[in-house]
Amino acid sequence: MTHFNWQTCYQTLFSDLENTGQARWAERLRTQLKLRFEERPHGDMARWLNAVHSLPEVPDISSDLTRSAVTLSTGAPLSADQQEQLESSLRGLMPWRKGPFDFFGTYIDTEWRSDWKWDRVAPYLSDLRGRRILDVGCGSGYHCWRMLGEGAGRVIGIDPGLLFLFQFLSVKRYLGDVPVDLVPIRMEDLPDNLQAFDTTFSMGVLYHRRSPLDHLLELKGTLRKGGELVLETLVVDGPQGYSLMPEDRYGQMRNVWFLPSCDTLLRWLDRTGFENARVVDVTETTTEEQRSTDWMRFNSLQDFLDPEDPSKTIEGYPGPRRATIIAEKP
Ligand SMILES: Nc1ncnc2c1ncn2[C@@H]1O[C@H](C[S@+](CC[C@H]([NH3+])C(=O)[O-])CC(=O)[O-])[C@@H](O)[C@H]1O
Repeated sequence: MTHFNWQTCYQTLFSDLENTGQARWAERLRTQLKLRFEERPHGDMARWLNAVHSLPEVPDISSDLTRSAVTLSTGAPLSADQQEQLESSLRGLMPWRKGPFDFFGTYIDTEWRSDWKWDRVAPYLSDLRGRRILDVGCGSGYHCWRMLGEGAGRVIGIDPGLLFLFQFLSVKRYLGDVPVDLVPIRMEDLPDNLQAFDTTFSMGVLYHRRSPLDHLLELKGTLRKGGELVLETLVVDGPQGYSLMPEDRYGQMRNVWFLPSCDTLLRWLDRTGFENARVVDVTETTTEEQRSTDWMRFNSLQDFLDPEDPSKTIEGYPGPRRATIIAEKP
């Protein structure tokens, strides 16, 4: 298998953790990553690595992380050969779900318009400049790049999906040693009570957790006193106390456990010790926001809704609606 030097990949992160009083976390991460990359490597890892390694060298790179597509540009236009190589490497990392991205003019139209979510959330965030940020369930890291674009001091994204890591590295490879890392671990793999972050994001994760209150407590443990939680999750209509637990799948997704009403979610946040929790946005997910594209050719939301009544999922539950809540750790 093509060798992946994870120690080099995470060198800056490890020193950053060691220099900020998190040496024990760095040690634990080393053990987890060794297991992930060396002892139990994913069957497709060699292919994905090959794709990242075959991305063309490009001189004179600049980036714009404030636009809807995370954009890489070059002062020296790519030759036809380079363009072909770029496209073929990026296609090797399909399916692309979270984006969009623009690699030197090659536009990756991802399954999700993740920029729409960012536009809904961003106006309500405390100024991100200089902040240490954790993005739990970060996918390809699209939002991590947008956070850097807003001036974040340090961003750590975590997501167990390994393909997402290689999509992330295909961007980072061109940006050099920027203070953004994606670590392929789950929330449950973080040490308890890190108290290391100014802002923690959990977007699209809560409904995947069998124990949502424990997820909220884990998120609180990642924050310093006064730190900000940004929580985005699927919600349903209903009074305080109500939540929907699907019988099996929800919109064809496995592992969906609790879809609370907004009032229930506020109560959960209150009971888990957050303060000043407020719903800043509620939006239906449409088939414009989540759809199959040339870069994600599998089924998408349209196929997961009831063809007779698209306000319902194929299983007959209320269609996807997402709320964003912001709260502080006292
Ligand atoms: N236990 C876990 N710990 C960490 N990550 C997890 C866990 N379980 C699942 N995930 C990860 O959470 C992400 C949820 S997607 C939201 C992406 C982005 N945040 C977005 O808001 O666009 C939403 C969706 O597509 O359902 C996936 O990438 C999982 O691998």
